[in-house]
Amino acid sequence: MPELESLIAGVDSLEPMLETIRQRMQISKERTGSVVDTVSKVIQRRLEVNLACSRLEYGDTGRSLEGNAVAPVALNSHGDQQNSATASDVQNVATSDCIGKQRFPKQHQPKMASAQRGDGARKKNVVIQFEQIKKGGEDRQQRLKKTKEEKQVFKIRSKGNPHLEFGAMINEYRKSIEFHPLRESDPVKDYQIAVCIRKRPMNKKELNREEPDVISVPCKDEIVVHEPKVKVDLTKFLENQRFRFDYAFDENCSNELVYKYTAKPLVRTIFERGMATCFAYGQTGSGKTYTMGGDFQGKTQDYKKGIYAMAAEDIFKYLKSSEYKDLNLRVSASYFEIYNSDVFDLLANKVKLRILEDGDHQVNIVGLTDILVKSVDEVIELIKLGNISRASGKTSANSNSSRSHAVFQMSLWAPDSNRVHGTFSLIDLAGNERGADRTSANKQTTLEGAAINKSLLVLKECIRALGKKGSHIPFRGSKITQVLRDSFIGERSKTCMIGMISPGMFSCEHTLNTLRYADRVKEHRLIYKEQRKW
Ligand SMILES: Nc1ncnc2c1ncn2[C@@H]1O[C@H](COP(=O)(O)OP(=O)(O)OP(=O)(O)O)[C@@H](O)[C@H]1O
Repeated sequence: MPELESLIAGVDSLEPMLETIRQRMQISKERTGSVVDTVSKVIQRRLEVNLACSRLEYGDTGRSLEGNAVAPVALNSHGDQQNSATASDVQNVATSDCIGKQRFPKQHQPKMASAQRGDGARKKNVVIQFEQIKKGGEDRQQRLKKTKEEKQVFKIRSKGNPHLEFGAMINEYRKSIEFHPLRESDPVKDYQIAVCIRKRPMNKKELNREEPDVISVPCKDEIVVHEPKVKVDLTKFLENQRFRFDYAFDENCSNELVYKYTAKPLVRTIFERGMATCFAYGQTGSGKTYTMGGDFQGKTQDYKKGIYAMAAEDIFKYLKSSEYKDLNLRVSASYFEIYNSDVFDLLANKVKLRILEDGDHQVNIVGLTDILVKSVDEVIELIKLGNISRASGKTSANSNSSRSHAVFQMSLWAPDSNRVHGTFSLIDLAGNERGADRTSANKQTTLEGAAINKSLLVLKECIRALGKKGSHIPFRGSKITQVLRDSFIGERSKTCMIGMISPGMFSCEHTLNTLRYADRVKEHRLIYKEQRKW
């Protein structure tokens, strides 16, 4: 029978198409086996129905592929037969055209005259129908994808998300700023007390939360904080506060550049019988350890790129220089941590140490490990050792890098003498937000916060006193200032404070605290505070 042959040929021609679909869907043959079978079944059934329709048109007593009378079938979406019908139903279906309407768009509905056009035309019809199904699937997928994207955008816009609005306001403000950031070629000034600010780049968390970057660094010594605010009538506005410091480092500055303008100028001080101190101050996660210890390559820290190692490198360079070679100085290094009012030796398994003052009012840390070093690599090994020790306490209640002050000291010793020629102290301070936290119900963290707060306040007063010659230095107020007493006295003492700030909107309050603290250390005045409406 020609109809039957064309029907079989039609079904056969579907095989390569099914294979194409399988490949496009990129699913295994095994998994798609049942799907393919179902699709074949659907098409086969439709062919049977078409055949039945055309026979009815021409009065043929058609047979199914199995030789039975063809009955129209209602198929569920999986191609399963839901019910079978009688011959009279066939007539109804054929005349009402309901199958065609349900399954195919009008232009591809099976035509009653197809039998007249011969096998080729019918085969073509099947192919068209199949391609239509295929195209329908692809279209549906495209539509779903588009809807999903639209939903996402809508979600962000409809959140009433103040970030986006503030972000736009900040961008608008930035358009009015002329940026002249710090360059390598800018001169390095000589300060007794230098106060600098470093802005770190936005981190993944801040970017994921779509926090706007609220810090601008317009030039080499200024920082602008765009503080988002909302009035009682819900009007949003920015309070732009402009601060001035000795240097302002933006997010593109490397550790090398920061070092060049902050700690490097202090190295010479210790060869001139002075005391040099460099503090990293700021909120937890603002980049203190990154700046002092070195940047991270994945989880490992590149110590060579930290201020500790860069200072050590310069110390060894000066030792060999013609200017200081004849002094025959030796270098030693120590590394300790101050937590609450206790001192722990990071080079001796965190053993607890005592602080005593001798008859000459010299403050000593009794039993502190001080190791002679001959190269930068040896210094780096000690830093690594100390950091392992520091990190090992993280899980216990008593210590965590952001709750303690870490002090790395390199001292120069005159030959055959136990008197210090000069000391360079590099300090990674505890996170300043820990001192401001009044919400903790835990007694331990409350005490911790109080100790941090007190030590940071006393430190600020000591540095201020160093700047005002002859004024009282309240170094007994905290352990850290007690230990660093010699850094605050004497004509030859030099200090540098690097305030680290996080740029995200949610850190704005802590950032302002850091900037105000740094501003008080060395009173460069706040340049202006202005409000801008949106
Ligand atoms: N300038 C920077 N450039 C790139 N990444 C930075 C920068 N500063 C900090 N980071 C990254 O930010 C994260 C937090 O930095 P870091 O650990 O130095 O903060 P911290 O202030 O020392 O915090 P804590 O008080 O907990 O020790 C790190 O993953 C660090 O790599």
